[in-house]
Amino acid sequence: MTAQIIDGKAVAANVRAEVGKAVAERVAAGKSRPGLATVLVGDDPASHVYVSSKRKACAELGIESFGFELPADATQDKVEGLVSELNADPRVHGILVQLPLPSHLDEEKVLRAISIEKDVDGFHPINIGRLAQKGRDPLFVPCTPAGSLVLAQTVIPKLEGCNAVVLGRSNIVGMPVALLLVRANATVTICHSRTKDLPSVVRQADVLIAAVGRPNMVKGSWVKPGAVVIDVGINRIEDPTHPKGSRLVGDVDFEEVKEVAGAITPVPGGVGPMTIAMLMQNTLRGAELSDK
Ligand SMILES: NC(=O)C1=CN([C@@H]2O[C@H](COP(=O)(O)OP(=O)(O)OC[C@H]3O[C@@H](n4cnc5c(N)ncnc54)[C@H](OP(=O)(O)O)[C@@H]3O)[C@@H](O)[C@H]2O)C=CC1
Ligand SMILES: Nc1nc(=O)c2c([nH]1)NC[C@@H]1CN(c3ccc(C(=O)N[C@@H](CCC(=O)O)C(=O)O)cc3)C=[N+]21
Repeated sequence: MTAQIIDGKAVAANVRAEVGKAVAERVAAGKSRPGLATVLVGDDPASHVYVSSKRKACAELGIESFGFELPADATQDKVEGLVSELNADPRVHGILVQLPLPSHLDEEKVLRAISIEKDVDGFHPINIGRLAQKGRDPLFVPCTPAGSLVLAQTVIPKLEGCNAVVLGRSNIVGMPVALLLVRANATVTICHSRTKDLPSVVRQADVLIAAVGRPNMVKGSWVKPGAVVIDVGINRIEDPTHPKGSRLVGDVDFEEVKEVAGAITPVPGGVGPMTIAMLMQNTLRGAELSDK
């Protein structure tokens, strides 16, 4: 039997519709219109595409967006100066600094400069620290990890007690998604480039989250029959049969794994659209935090 395909686009559209409704209601009630500031340093074409789709989503939901572009050689002071101005700007309820930053910049210092009340990416060390602590709650949860859990929970609403395996331990996906799974009372294994016998570890998973950045790495034979597979990977590969000469694939070999898994997210149309929807939700939350 082939797997249920989890429609990330549809789930994301529902989340966006709810956010749009809440935005309209708060504006009608005389409260501030939510605003998102995006900061893009340098001219990476993929980053441009992501930032413009985030700003387009804002426009559709009545969220104001403010785009800032700095040259690739912008200094640390320049970037932190812009962040300070945005911290002080009452029209801005969320600040997103697109990652990765050019290598001469200190990423941690930039993220630390963002006011935690406007940290809609959830990457400020205080928000991440709270995510990692029992009995503490971050003000914002990182978007891709949050969206990945929402998609898994469309199939398994209660993750409690299930064996979850996370492939990858990055600051922006692997580690925070593992922390969220622990908070949902799953039993979590985190794998990385030093993990021994990856296929046999992955085979234990009732829920598998793949975030390695390796096209089609997870094979059908690695997956437990019936498992829920969330593919975070976004990899562009050459494909001469495709009109553009290339196409997007995930970290999971979709054709093989869909014959084994119980449910699977596609790429595109899976976690990507959810990332943007969760960012919209976090921006609304940023506006709500500013009400008091
Ligand atoms: N859908 C979305 O919204 C988003 C998608 N992405 C995508 O998700 C993927 C992961 O992104 P990101 O976390 O930033 O990537 P990183 O490169 O920062 O991290 C990759 C992780 O995978 C591990 N890894 C790499 N190769 C292997 C291997 N052969 N075997 C086992 N583990 C391995 C690395 O291990 P180690 O730590 O040992 O080096 C590392 O922990 C990418 O495809 C990216 O494009 C990212 C963000 C958002
Ligand atoms: N501070 C910061 N926050 C981020 O959230 C962040 C970041 N930096 N740096 C880069 C990654 C990547 N990321 C994606 C968002 C949407 C899609 C997305 O919408 N993907 C579509 C396809 C898009 C296409 O066709 O190119 C899909 O999967 O269906 C993908 C990837 C956010 N990231």
